Amino acid sequence: MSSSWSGSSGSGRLRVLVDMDGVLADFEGGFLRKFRSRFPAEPYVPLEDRRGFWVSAQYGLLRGDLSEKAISIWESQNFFMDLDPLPGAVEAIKEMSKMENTDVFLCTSPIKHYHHCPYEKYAWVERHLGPDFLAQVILTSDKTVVTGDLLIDDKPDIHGVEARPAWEHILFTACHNKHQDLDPAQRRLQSWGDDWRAILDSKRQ
Ligand SMILES: Cc1cn([C@H]2C[C@H](O)[C@@H](COP(=O)(O)O)O2)c(=O)[nH]c1=O
Ligand SMILES: [Mg+2]
Repeated sequence: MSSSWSGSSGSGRLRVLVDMDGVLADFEGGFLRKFRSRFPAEPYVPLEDRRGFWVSAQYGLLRGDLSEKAISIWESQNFFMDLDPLPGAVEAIKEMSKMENTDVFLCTSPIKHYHHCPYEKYAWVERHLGPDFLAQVILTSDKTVVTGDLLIDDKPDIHGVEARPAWEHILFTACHNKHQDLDPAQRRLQSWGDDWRAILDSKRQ
């Protein structure tokens, strides 16, 4: 690490913000499984046909009333708790958090229907990453106000009150964004099998 580099925190430590839904937890797979189980007679969107971040928007285009039915799935108890970890996610986060001069935070947006989601996001972290990670959870509907060097997130457009967030957004590839063209400067992480260590190292120099 260069001696003059101080990072977004000013401390010389690299601060990495990692999204949960679509990056650590398989939101899309969990949604489709529960949607088909609860509404077996309704049409659905196979994962290979997903386009655009908002599942609710694509289901609404399929048929008007399907948007509400989709929303009812992630508003249900145990939706967030039951999400499977994406391949390699747990191992990567555990390894990342043990790296020298590196602070990892889980930066995730809750849904406004708060009855289950915030609790279950914490419970998911405790179950899959362990109780020590609970202190690293940041629940926010506006990630632009959180300071970090990197934000690894599957949402292509992340906006909020801060027009110039401190972090570089690394787009985590998901079924809904893999066809999307990026700005030439934007970087992707294709999966947790991709070289995330090189992306972290690139920010330390
Ligand atoms: C696809 C989709 C997601 N949501 C909700 C579910 C999550 O709470 C957030 C996404 O959080 P992230 O931190 O950006 O991963 O959005 C939704 O309300 N509608 C949808 O279609
Ligand atoms: Mg996400």
